[in-house]
Amino acid sequence: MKAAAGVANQLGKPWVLDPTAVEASSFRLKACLELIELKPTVIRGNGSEIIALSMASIGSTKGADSLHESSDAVESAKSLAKSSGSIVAISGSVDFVTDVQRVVGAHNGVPLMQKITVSGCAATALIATFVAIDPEIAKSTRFSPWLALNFYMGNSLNLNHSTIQLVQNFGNIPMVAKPLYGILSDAIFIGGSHRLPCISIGG
Ligand SMILES: Nc1ncnc2c1ncn2[C@@H]1O[C@H](COP(=O)(O)OP(=O)(O)O)[C@@H](O)[C@H]1O
Ligand SMILES: Cc1ncsc1CCOP(=O)(O)O
Repeated sequence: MKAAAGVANQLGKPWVLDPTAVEASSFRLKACLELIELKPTVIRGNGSEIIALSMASIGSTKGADSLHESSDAVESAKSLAKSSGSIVAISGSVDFVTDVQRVVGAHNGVPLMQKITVSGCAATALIATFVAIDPEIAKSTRFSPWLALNFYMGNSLNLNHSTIQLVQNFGNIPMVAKPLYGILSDAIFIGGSHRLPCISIGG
């Protein structure tokens, strides 16, 4: 793991640390602390894992599952983000992500997920996929229009997940259908022009 992290660093590639059950033994804790020295781009753990890493101490354990609510680990996550320089994500009933200055929470999990082994690992793999495409993504606001709208629709308008998905898909239609307008407006001029209507309709 250390060799892989070292090569990733040499090549300037982002990598993600998943400290599975780090609170369960001093062997695991030592290994994870040594990996943190190698500057992971993101650390993703459940509440108990983030608290143990932040305090650099082992504690009571439920194996790979958490004994803590993710909200109990927010301060620990901020302090870990500060000491490590990594973005820290805590999974749980609310998924939190912090870079010290900001804390963002997502309320889109379902309780059944905590009973499925490796749903946390799957979250880590997805994070790795995103940072591999754009290492700045954890810090950037590139996806923020839909992200913010999704939180608004879920938390303030109380829309359920499938309705949010429908709104998002319909909202994307003008953009997705742009090539169609392009072909149509190349063939049919509106008001004597073809690019202008295409840009106005396709946005
Ligand atoms: N109590 C919960 N309520 C709703 N969603 C949850 C809950 N616990 C976990 N989840 C979901 O499951 C995902 C995996 O988190 P978690 O179970 O904390 O990981 P781990 O397997 O590392 O303990 C979270 O990102 C979240 O979406
Ligand atoms: C790697 C691995 N192998 C068996 S359980 C486990 C960890 C499960 O982790 P999580 O439930 O945190 O995703």
